[in-house]
Amino acid sequence: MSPDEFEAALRGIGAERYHILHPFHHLLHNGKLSKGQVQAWALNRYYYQANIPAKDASLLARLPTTALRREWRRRIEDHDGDGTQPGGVERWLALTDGLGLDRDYVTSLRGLLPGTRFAVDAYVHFVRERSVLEAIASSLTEMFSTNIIQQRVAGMLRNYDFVSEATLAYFNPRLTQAPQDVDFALAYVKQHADTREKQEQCLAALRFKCDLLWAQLDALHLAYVEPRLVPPGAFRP
Ligand SMILES: O=C(O)c1cc(C(=O)O)c2c(n1)C(=O)C(=O)c1cc(C(=O)O)[nH]c1-2
Repeated sequence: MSPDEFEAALRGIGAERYHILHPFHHLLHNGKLSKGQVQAWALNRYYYQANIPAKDASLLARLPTTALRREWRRRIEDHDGDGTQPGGVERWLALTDGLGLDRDYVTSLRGLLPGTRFAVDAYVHFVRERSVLEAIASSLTEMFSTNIIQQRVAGMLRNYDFVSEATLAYFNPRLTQAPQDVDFALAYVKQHADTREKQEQCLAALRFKCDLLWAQLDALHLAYVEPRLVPPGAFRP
C-alpha cells in the first residue's frame, strides 16, 4: 500500500468499528440514560483515564531518541498535569465529582466492572509488550475522537440537567490535544510502516484498540442498560 492508501485503510477501521457506533454512546449522547447510568459510565471510564499515562510512560521508556521521548512526555503531562495545571486524570475526577460520586470511592476502583478492568489492562499490556510501531498505531483511535467528543458534549449539555459546561470541562483541551497527538502518531506510523507486514501489524493494532473501547461499552450496557446484570461488588446506582 502507498502511504496514502495505508492512511485510508486506518481511517476505514474507524468508520467501521470506532465506539461512536456503540448503542451505549447513542443512549448517553441523546439523553436516554438516567443519572445513575451516567455515573456508571464516568466511574468506569475513570479507570481508562487513569491508565493512559501509565501506558504512555511504559512506551516512553522504550523510545530511542530525545525528540520521540519529548513528544511522548507531553502526552503524560496532558494527563498527569505539570504541577501547576491539572491534567486529564484530575479533570476527569471533576466530572465524577460533578455527577455526585464520592472521589474516594471512584479512585478506590471498588465499583469497577470486571469487563472495564480487563479491557483497560489489555491496552496497557499491549503497549508494553508489542513493538513501538504497534504501540503508537494503537493510539490512533484519537483520529476519530474529536468528532465523538463534540457530539458527546453538545448532546449531554442539551439533554441532561445534571451536567454543565464545568462538569464536562475534561473534554475541551482534548479537542486541541488529540489532533496534536494524531499529527505526530500518524506521521510516525506512515513513515515507519515501510513494509506490507508492518502496515498489517498497525491495522491490527488499531482494530484491537477499537475492540477494547467497544468492550468497555458492552460491559456498561450489559450491567446498566440490559439485561442489567450487575456483577458482584460493582457500582449500583
Ligand atoms: O472520549 C472519547 O471517546 C475518547 C476516545 C479516546 C480514544 O479513542 O482512544 C481517547 C480519549 N477520549 C481521551 O480523552 C484520551 O485522553 C485518550 C488517549 C488515548 C490514547 O489511546 O492514548 N485515547 C484517548
